[in-house]
Amino acid sequence: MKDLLTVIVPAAGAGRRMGFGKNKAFITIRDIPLLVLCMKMLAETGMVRRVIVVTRAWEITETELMLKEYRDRFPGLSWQVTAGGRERQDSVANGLALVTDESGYVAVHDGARPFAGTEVFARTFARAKECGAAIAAVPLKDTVKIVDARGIVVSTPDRSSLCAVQTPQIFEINVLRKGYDFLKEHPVAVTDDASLVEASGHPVAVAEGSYENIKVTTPEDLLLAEKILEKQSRSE
Ligand SMILES: Nc1ccn([C@@H]2O[C@H](COP(=O)(O)OP(=O)(O)OP(=O)(O)O)[C@@H](O)[C@H]2O)c(=O)n1
Ligand SMILES: C[C@](O)(CO)[C@H](O)COP(=O)(O)O
Repeated sequence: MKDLLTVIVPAAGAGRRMGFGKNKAFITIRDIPLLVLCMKMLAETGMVRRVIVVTRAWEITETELMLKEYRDRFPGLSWQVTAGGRERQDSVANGLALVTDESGYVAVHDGARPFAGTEVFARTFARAKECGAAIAAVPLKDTVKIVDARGIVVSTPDRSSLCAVQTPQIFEINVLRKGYDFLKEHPVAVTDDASLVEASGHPVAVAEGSYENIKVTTPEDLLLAEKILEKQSRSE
């Protein structure tokens, strides 16, 4: 059991940048809801024992009904649905509160990243077993600038030491708990879970992610998501 992951899937966002006025978990790509595609991908890794899906409190019933309706797409996966919070970090904290001690390792994986795939999970899990904490990431394709409030470039960081971070982010359970305990003592806004683990003083290893592991965020991502789904379905 220690070799299987408990996965917290934050899926309690508002989808503001998508602009459809609804949670992206319910947006469909080729008629399949995004959250269902994510569950299917998790089941296919063969590395997952349990999924804690975090959704908006008023969408718990709708989420449960949707997962029941599509459960044939992710056979063998057990899941539970719980309520999220105001920010992503609050949603993950709520999911983490349900993780039991026998879990060993916990992955946090965005509900909006349905294409991560088995290889990315395997690489990240392997690094987490070595270091206690690991994240998937890819090299940046663009140059990055630090820009001030007036829209003037302040500096250009060396791109060779930067990477674009994805999920999964996988942690030994007590390492992630320590990160979230740190948050209780030092309230701060973060954009990923590893930031809290870093702040608590634990090293975080980086594993090779994938450019297909997009976070479906803005409408243009839907076109790309369709293409990636088509490609991944062809190679099944
Ligand atoms: N309070 C929140 C905010 C976000 N998320 C989840 O965190 C993931 C990454 O967030 P993002 O892509 O930013 O989703 P949204 O918050 O829905 O998007 P936006 O910021 O455009 O509203 C998503 O699966 C989202 O549902 C969450 O569980 N709880
Ligand atoms: C966790 C994450 O997906 C890593 O890239 C990202 O930081 C989430 O950011 P969002 O603004 O909540 O989508």
